[in-house]
Amino acid sequence: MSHNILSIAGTDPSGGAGIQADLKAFSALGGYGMTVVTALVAQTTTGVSEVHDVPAAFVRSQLDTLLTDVRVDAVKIGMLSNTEVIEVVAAAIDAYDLPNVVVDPVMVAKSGDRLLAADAVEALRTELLPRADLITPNLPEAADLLGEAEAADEAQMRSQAERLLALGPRRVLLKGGHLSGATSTDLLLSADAPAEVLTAERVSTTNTHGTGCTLSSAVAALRPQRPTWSQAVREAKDYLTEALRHADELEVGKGKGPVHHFHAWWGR
Ligand SMILES: Nc1ncnc2c1ncn2[C@@H]1O[C@H](COP(=O)(O)OP(=O)(O)OP(=O)(O)O)[C@@H](O)[C@H]1O
Ligand SMILES: Cc1ncc(CO)c(N)n1
Repeated sequence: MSHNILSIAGTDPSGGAGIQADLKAFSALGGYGMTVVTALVAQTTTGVSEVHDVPAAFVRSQLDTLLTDVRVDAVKIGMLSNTEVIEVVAAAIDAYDLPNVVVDPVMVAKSGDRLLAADAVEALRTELLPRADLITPNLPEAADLLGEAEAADEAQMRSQAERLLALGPRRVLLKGGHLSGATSTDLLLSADAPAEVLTAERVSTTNTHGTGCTLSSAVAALRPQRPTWSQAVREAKDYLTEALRHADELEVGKGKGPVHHFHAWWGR
């Protein structure tokens, strides 16, 4: 049986993050990829130069047009830009009863540029988080969602993940990529299963553009093919680590380059 995986996100012309990265991860992991674009972003490996928001009414039009025709088996939600788009996406999750909703609460690009309006964080917290089966914040996003300082170690990550779970998502994957050390450790917390610590070797590479997009998309692609969220998340992290290991084979741009999707899959 084939699985249809939808990405609702912004674009990256350099192909390393956003919708382009999502499609690569879906394909590499055996999903059939589909997209609803929320924002056109002029960005590359060195940063963002301009963002052109898609009007919320047209985001709704894309969703309605697609979802009245095609069955969706999992959804990855990335950059949403503003409150109006968040409201449209939240309404679509309800109206079409979308399954396996993975929310990557994208706020700021690795380059430091904002991808979500500061006044939209509240809508993300109240409208989208409670509708998510899994949220995948990095440490700055977790801090912003909770109105707290950034976690500085695993113990603080654990208590922040618990407070994020209390905001309503069924599960939280808190990503520790922004800490330093020999490993890159994430925490998976859920209301109905024991907490899990996911540790991977920290790959020495500057090609870290789109790691978050890749991980959340890999989880969405794998979830319909695996019996549990835990299995989908663990395999997605292995996939990302493999894609990071082969990232230096790519020659893309002068800044933080992308990870290598296809090699990661065929190399397994
Ligand atoms: N150098 C690295 N080696 C191995 N794993 C890494 C490395 N950097 C990040 N990761 C892993 O990549 C995933 C994404 O982590 P991170 O916290 O960097 O996400 P992010 O900031 O949302 O990424 P982006 O904004 O670029 O999409 C996590 O599973 C993290 O542990
Ligand atoms: C469109 C888009 N989504 C997410 C990120 C996060 O890295 C990015 N840089 N661009």
